[in-house]
Amino acid sequence: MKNKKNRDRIGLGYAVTGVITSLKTEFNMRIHVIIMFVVIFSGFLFRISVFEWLFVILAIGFVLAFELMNTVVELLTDVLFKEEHESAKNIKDISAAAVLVAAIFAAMVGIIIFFPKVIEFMNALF
Ligand SMILES: Nc1ncnc2c1ncn2[C@@H]1O[C@H](COP(=O)(O)OP(=O)(O)OP(=O)(O)O)[C@@H](O)[C@H]1O
Repeated sequence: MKNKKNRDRIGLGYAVTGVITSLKTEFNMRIHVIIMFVVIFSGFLFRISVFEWLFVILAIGFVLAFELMNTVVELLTDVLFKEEHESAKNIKDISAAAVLVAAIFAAMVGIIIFFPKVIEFMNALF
């Protein structure tokens, strides 16, 4: 369903629009982005290594990408199932579970990297 006007825009523009739409409509996406900024700030504050940055970036990327896909699944489910339906429930619940798995992985990465540094910082302080 492309027209002349649409062809003038590059794919990246649509992707950015998708991110903005998801930020506007999804509360969880806004939370993930806030956490992302806090983690990136902490990464600079605690001067984490390049190796640690790789894990942090991977974890952030996984969570944001899964959240975006979860939003797509929710939108499609709402279009496909106008009424209450067992399948709609399962689709949404399993899609949300995928985000949860990514978030748990990210939390574990965060704890493994930052927890010892926070303890060290506290010990130096008191
Ligand atoms: N059509 C449906 N039929 C049966 N259960 C549904 C249906 N739509 C949603 N649900 C259930 O309600 C839960 C919440 O759905 P709801 O649409 O309110 O939020 P969501 O779109 O899944 O998530 P978000 O909070 O990100 O908007 C789903 O996880 C699912 O268990």
